[in-house]
Amino acid sequence: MSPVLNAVPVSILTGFLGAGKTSLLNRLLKDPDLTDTAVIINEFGDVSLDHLLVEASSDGIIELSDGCLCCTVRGELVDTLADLMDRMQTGKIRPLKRVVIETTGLADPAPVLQSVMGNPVIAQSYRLDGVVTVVDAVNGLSTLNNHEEAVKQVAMADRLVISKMSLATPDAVISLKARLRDLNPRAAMIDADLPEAGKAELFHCGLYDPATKIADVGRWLQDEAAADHDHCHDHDHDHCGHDHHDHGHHHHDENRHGADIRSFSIVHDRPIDPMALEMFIDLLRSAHGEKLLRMKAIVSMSDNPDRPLILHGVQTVFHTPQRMAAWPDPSDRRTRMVLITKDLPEAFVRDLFDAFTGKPSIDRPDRQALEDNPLAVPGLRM
Ligand SMILES: Nc1nc2c(ncn2[C@@H]2O[C@H](COP(=O)(O)OP(=O)(O)OP(=O)(O)O)[C@@H](O)[C@H]2O)c(=O)[nH]1
Repeated sequence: MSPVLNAVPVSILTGFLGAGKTSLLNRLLKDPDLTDTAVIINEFGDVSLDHLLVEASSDGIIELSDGCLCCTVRGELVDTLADLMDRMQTGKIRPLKRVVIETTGLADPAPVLQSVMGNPVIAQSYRLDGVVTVVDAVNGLSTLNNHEEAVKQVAMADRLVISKMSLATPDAVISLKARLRDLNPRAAMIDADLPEAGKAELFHCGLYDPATKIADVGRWLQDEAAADHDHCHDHDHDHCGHDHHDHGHHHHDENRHGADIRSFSIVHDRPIDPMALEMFIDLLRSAHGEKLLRMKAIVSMSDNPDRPLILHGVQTVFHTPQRMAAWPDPSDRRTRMVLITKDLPEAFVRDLFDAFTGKPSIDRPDRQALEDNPLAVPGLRM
């Protein structure tokens, strides 16, 4: 039998920052047809929260180190796939029915696809069974206008899952769908609220075929293949891409994303007063929402330190915070906040946070002064 027929199907789940990838994955992983699925996740940030938020038994979740799947940790992805295959073949793990790779929201999917389809070792054991892209109905259009990665995520998709429809106006949804159709005339569009979006069939796309996409897709993939090939020659690796231990550690160690895009985290030891958190978020959102591409946090709250709060911000949209029943890892009850910003200095955000959480500083306005700021809008109730 041809190796491709035996190959383990790989699904790529992508979508811009905060579009709803993890939410969708959590629903999908409840489908019994997705047992024996390995999920590979990674985050663009030095403090990782996603592994706490994916609701699956931890043995099926493989977390790649800090970085972005399309650049800095692409080699690690290839090594992980090779290692999984090795463990299946030596009977250390049960045979996998599928591997799902959830990309970072900033990921350009072309190099990720190239890692699966273009690496001879990986392509022997795995077959790319589709790209599912989540698009946020509220921010989707402006994101497509501002971020080339989002355009590629949509154009390369086999399925487009549109999330947050209930938060968007009908006109916004119509405009978004028209833009999606231009970028990808053949991908099925599925409303994330519908039950079928959470069923294993979403991933049954068939062998990935760039010929069914707009012409740019083939070109992007060829560019990636050429870059890999050039790199092999530059470094005179006889077997570049043919050796389990050699492949992947290519030119992708630089970060592809602009220097204006920064990721940083805030870690805080003491429980936070709900009012202080609310003011901090309101001020950040109202004054700098467009620059705040993503915020994700687990927060220790002074009103109930045993039940942390989960916060999700996506540009100017802050989703209703959720209280967890308990700390996912009781040995670490610190507040951890991950932010991805564009043109927003880290020092500014840190100072603002410190001001609201009571850390003294002589060259910074205190909380009272900030609370009086007319830009602060009332809104979130923690
Ligand atoms: N109302 C609504 N909220 C959604 C939907 N999908 C996701 N969300 C919310 O959007 C926020 C971000 O969702 P995630 O699933 O973490 O998004 P993500 O794409 O995994 O985020 P990153 O991995 O950081 O890029 C969370 O607060 C979700 O509850 C949806 O279809 N409707």
